[in-house]
Amino acid sequence: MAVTVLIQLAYPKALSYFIDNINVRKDMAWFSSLALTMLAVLALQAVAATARYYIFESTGYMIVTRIRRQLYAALIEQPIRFYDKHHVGELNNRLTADVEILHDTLTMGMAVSLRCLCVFIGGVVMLLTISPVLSLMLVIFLPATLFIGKMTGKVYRKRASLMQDGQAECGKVAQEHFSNIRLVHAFSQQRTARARYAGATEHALSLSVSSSALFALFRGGSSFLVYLALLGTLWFGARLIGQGQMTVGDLTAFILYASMVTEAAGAIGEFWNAWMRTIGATEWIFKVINTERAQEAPAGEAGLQGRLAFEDVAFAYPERPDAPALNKIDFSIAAGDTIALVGASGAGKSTIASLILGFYRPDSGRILFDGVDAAAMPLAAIRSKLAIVEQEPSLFSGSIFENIAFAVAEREVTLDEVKAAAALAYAHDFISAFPDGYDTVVGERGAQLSGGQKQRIAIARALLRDPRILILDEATSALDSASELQVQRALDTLMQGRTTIIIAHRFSTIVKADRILVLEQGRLAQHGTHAQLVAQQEGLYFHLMRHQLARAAAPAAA
Ligand SMILES: Nc1ncnc2c1ncn2[C@@H]1O[C@H](COP(=O)(O)OP(=O)(O)OP(=O)(O)O)[C@@H](O)[C@H]1O
Repeated sequence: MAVTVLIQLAYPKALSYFIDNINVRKDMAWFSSLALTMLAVLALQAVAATARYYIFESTGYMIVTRIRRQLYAALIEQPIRFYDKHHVGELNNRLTADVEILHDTLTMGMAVSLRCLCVFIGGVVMLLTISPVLSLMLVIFLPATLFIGKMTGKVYRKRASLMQDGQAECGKVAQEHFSNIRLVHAFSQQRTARARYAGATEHALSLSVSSSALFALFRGGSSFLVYLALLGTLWFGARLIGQGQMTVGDLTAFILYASMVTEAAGAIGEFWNAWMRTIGATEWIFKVINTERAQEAPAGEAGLQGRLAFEDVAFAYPERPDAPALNKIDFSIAAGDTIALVGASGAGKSTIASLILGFYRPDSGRILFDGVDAAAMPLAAIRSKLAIVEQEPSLFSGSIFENIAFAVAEREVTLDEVKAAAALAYAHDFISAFPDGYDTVVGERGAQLSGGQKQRIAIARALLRDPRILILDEATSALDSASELQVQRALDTLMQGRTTIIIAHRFSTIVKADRILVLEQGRLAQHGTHAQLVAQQEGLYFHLMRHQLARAAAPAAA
């Protein structure tokens, strides 16, 4: 940078020397050698500029990648309640677009403004050396340009934050429709999707347009000041030449330095604005990165036996603090027992599972593992002994091996271990039948597998984890009977010797449970074995079972 700045500053002076000697020296060879020297110097400047761009650009990319990684690491560690508030599309947009803004400012903006600062200082020194009197002309205009830059910068900062929020909203709308694309098409909702996206982009656009107006005003205002300063210099300089206090070469050099200095001042002001815009746009990023996260003790060996108890647990979701999802829930399960959670939709079954998994903490009451309050245990230690098989198993777009090995985060898993788990989950045969075996790529969310296959892979994953406590969210959609049988056999293997909490929907599962908890609007309405509960003919369980049996009989009767 020093090389390019020095050459840039020397150029007007050389030109002045050149002009003032046109009439003195008539020697063409002298002019040619001077022109050649200047050419060599310009070539050197080009090389130095290339090196400068490369250094700034690549450093900018490195810094941005580091910030992006830090943001991702902070996001992935956020508690589940954070994800109740922030949409995936929004977060994706923050990770890409918001971080990218930093790159532009850090690279070109920083490089240009640093160079401009050096040119500005050097230029002012040169101006003072050529003509202190004429330099006074500029003193009036320069602070005005810098002042405009500072004032608009403040407004930019606020606007930039709003603009990024607007962009994040667009990302959220797009992602929502892309991830539900089948539903959008099935319900012919493309027009609504277009309208929603247009609405979001319209809002973002109006914010950007009003910022552009501000930017244009700043550019227009500062360029007017620059030309005014040059005009004044020319007028005053002409008078000085007339009075013999200045040569034509000096005035030429002065004007070149003056435009260099005013241009540099404008660029510094512009950079200031860009910097303010970047701070505004990235405020959210650094807030998330700097959020204090609970320091978890390493998982260690929890050595849980599998006893679990809820003591007077009450809980409301942070987004709905006035609507308790669970109220005074009290139960205990012996190690190795199976309990079924039943109740109408919205009764609180999944919420109990979420609390066991530590996604949320109870508002009051305690959850005990082997008699120890969960609040006093490291979450990672508890989770290392838990596994969940979801209703709609979540698979990643990688291979079957990766999806099963996902169960173990602490160490490398061998293919033999994965195969053993798959065999126990009755999944080995169908996996081996694929041409790529365990390397078969399953597609986004396992789209290239059948429902029963996905479930058996999820069961193999849980088996590999070897949990003491298992949470099963029973699938409501029925598989064909052959698939159903295989999944059921795999589940029976998985449940053997483990404490199991099943969010149960099927009669056959419910009756087999050691104990049944019947939930009603977040309260524990009844609990006991199937036999005990059906005996209470006024109870909710009897009513639910009657409905279930009637539903099961309906297709047969039809
Ligand atoms: N993330 C959330 N934020 C706010 N409220 C929620 C959230 N998840 C669930 N709820 C509310 O909490 C209550 C209990 O929901 P929960 O999902 O536990 O019911 P459920 O018994 O599992 O229902 P289903 O059988 O339909 O899955 C419901 O009123 C639901 O609307």
